[in-house]
Amino acid sequence: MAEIPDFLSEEECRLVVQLARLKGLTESQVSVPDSQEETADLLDLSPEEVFNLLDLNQDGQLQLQEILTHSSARDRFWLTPENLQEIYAGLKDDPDQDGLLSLGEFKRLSSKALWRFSPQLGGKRSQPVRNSRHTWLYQGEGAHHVLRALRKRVIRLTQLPPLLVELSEPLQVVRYEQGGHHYAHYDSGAVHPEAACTHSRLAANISTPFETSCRYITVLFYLNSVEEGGETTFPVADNRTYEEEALIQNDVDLLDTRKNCDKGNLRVKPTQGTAIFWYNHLSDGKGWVGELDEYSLHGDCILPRGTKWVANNWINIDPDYQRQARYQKLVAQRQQDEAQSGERNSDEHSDLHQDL
Ligand SMILES: O=C(O)CCC(=O)C(=O)O
Ligand SMILES: [Fe+2]
Repeated sequence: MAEIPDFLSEEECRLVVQLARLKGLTESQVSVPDSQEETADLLDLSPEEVFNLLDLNQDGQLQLQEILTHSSARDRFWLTPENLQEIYAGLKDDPDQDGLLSLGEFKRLSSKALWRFSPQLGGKRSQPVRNSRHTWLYQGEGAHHVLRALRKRVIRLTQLPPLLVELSEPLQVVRYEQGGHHYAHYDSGAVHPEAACTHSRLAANISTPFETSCRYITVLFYLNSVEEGGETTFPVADNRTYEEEALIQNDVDLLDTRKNCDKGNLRVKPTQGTAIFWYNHLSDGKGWVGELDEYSLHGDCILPRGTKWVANNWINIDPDYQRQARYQKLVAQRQQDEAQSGERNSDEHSDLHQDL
């Protein structure tokens, strides 16, 4: 993780906040609708119970179809896409190669993997995992000059090919009010051949069962200074070894940024204009994006009072090189088509103009 003071001027910070306000912010938390409360109550589940829920035909085995059925949005509240990917991966590497997961196999898999990305699973579902509001600001051609300048600065900072940055997500501006927080999480998803990246899905095989955001780099801007709390926390930064089990021990849940921020390894205090950036993935050793870096786990500590404004620039890269290349080709093609039809339209307009 690197910290860069004065990446933005005071003026620029104010302007980004103003633009976000003008656009309007929406609730970030995907809340559980009342009708889902029953599902929420089921969340203190043992691996056996989860297994039973997944085992739709109740034959005591999990098969591929049952897992894929659960990749639908309906079940997102209690099984995250990452949970499903883990189970799916387990099924694919099935030790006895019968293409089925027995309860025993599932338990070995779920003892460490299943709960990993889901701090809300073991806890009280009524407490939101994230409490903030956000909006998106377009940074492409024709955007406000400050937003364009920011994008250009990010290109210089990351030293990535400009096109990769230009094709990435818009700027996400986030506002936390008193009590705001964001549980520890990964900005990107686990690399898995069956998972398409949201940004390059166009170029993926349609039958890919999972979708995940592929965010190689996070650049986080602090748009105001915060006196107390609201730090960005990296609970396992610099650990010599990474143990998922160590994240929750003796009732201390390091993922819970409302309670245990002081126990994390690294905290960054928000200072207006500062940018921090980090890689969410390791290198694959061949010059491309590799596995998710588990040390990139981070969150936002609870804000006891006041307001905190941040903005996220995520650089999207598909760990599947070919898919990223196909995606870029598709976008280029589309832009070319648009430019051509634009030319045609403007010809029509000029004819029309003459006629008039
Ligand atoms: O607000 C922060 O400090 C961290 C925000 C964050 O991690 C996110 O929005 O993904
Ligand atoms: Fe994040």
